Amino acid sequence: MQDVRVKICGLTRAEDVAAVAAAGAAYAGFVFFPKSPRNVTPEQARTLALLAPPGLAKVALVVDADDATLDAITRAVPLDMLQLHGHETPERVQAVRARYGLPVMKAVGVAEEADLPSIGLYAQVADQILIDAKPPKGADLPGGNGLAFDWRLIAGKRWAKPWMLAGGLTPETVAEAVAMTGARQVDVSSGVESAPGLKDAARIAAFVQAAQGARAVPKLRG
Ligand SMILES: O=C(O)c1ccccc1N[C@@H]1O[C@H](COP(=O)(O)O)[C@@H](O)[C@H]1O
Repeated sequence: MQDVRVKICGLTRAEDVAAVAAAGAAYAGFVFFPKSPRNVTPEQARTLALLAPPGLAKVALVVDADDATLDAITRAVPLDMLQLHGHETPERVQAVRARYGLPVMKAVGVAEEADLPSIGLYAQVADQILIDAKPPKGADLPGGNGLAFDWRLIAGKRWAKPWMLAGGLTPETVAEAVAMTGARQVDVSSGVESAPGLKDAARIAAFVQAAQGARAVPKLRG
């Protein structure tokens, strides 16, 4: 069985890219959202993306970004994927895929069973789905809040597209999350930081090691 693939999101410094590459992560995420402590400009992201070794996929995370914003990001930064983390409709997902010719990962927030049909809906139009915790009411950020959801909600579930598990994962919890959900890909931001927006190389290494050592044993639902 293949290793669990890891995305480390919210890199802001050259040493973060080096730590992510050294740890063996598959994806490096850059956040383009001014309210986030991990926000980077297209120019900063370009500098960081150019440091990524071959095989480390560069992902741009945006929140309800318009075409002008996406044009500026995609022009400046060599990218492998776009992550839409706002209220983008299925039609907007399709339009972004067509305009930029990049794979699109759509984030879907989950807090209860009633949120699950959205995953199937977006799986029809996006290349990948990011299953994240729904942000608390009134939160400044639609993600990156270090909040987990009840993993039992998606245990043993299957969707038509590859998906990633996110939301409050840490080096200490990721193995259990993988075992419970059957995730083959995981994404983390807060859980590998020493302070908001400040990535910690030791926690990144520990996270990737714990995720790659984990084995999916999805619980069967009766
Ligand atoms: O990380 C951010 O600042 C962020 C801002 C706006 C939207 C999404 C954001 N992060 C994404 O959320 C998941 C979960 O984060 P966490 O591990 O719970 O902190 C993260 O992996 C990013 O893809």
